[in-house]
Amino acid sequence: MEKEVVLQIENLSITFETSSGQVKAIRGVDFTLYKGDTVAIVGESGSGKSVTVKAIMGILSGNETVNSGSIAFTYRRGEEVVHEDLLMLSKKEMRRRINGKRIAMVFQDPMTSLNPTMSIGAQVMEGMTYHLKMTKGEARARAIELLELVGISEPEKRMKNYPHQLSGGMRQRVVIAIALACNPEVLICDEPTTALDVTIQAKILELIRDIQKKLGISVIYITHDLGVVAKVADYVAVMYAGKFVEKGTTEEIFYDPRHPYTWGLLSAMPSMDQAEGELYTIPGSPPNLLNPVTGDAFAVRNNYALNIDHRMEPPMFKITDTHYASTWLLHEKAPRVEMPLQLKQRIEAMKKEANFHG
Ligand SMILES: Nc1ncnc2c1ncn2[C@@H]1O[C@H](COP(=O)(O)OP(=O)(O)OP(=O)(O)O)[C@@H](O)[C@H]1O
Repeated sequence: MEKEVVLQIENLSITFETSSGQVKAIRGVDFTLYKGDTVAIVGESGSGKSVTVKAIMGILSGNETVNSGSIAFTYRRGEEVVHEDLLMLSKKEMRRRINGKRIAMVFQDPMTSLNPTMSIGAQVMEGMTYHLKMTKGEARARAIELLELVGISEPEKRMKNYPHQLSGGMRQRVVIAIALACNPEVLICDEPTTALDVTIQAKILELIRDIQKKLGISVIYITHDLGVVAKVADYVAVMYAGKFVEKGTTEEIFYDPRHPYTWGLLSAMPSMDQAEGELYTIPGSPPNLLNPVTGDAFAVRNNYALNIDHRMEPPMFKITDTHYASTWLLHEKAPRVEMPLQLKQRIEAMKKEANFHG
């Protein structure tokens, strides 16, 4: 069966005007999200993950210029199938029709998304009375259901609580309930567990996964933690210096990575069996996007860089129908280069554990 496309970003380029010059934050991004899938966007700090999702939500800061591209969003309005380019909507239209209604977001720190002066019940109900025009009674009944769905016990009692009366994990559950209130097509999670301790993290990840399956919504997950990716994602898109450099199913990215940057990320992933201090870090740091990028932006940090990497930007090479990578190493005339031996061994060990979500 043909999968339905929910979001399709094509050739998106975004620059920011700053006092030090123009920051080329997003440099030609293509990205497809299908109905019911979870895609994780991974990459180091500054790679453009947040700018990409802020562009989808229409919440960029105002000093940006969209130089090219489109963000096509497909959704149902009753029986009708609607296609819209989100970049063509005003901020007001985004707030009224899309943001928080059809595309909802869960941020890193629940305290910044919750209003400390409002009961959690009122906050869960707010979107339903505003966007869905529900009566107070209807919204209340649905809010109780939602709190139950996200694993909050005695939801009727909890409705009256204020955010400070809940633990961090419980607050993030409330934020998820708010995000789900208007039955969004897309849920965007921006590092939703980094502010929480490890055991709570695992529970929240599981919750998001369960809800995604139950409701069949599409999820975009932003993180720099590959351990999280393995637990939640069907697909992974690896971002570097404002571009996607490798995309594939979670299995393809973890078991058969092709871009040296992905090799670096996987090698740098902490694992249980590793003694402290042994952990690999990718040498150098990401380029300053105030300066123009020539060739492959990762070349200067890449031990496997070819001459051409310093001069010409690699295209996306196709490996399978779902797996693509942008590295000259995949060119038919490139020398044969294998991933580092240590990573190979690591992958073999991961395969034995095979601890991907089921
Ligand atoms: N409003 C802005 N004005 C100027 N530059 C910006 C602005 N917002 C983002 N940038 C720049 O755009 C680039 C991409 O930033 P972005 O926040 O998307 O990275 P990220 O991958 O989400 O990182 P992190 O994991 O730290 O959130 C960075 O170089 C950042 O400094």
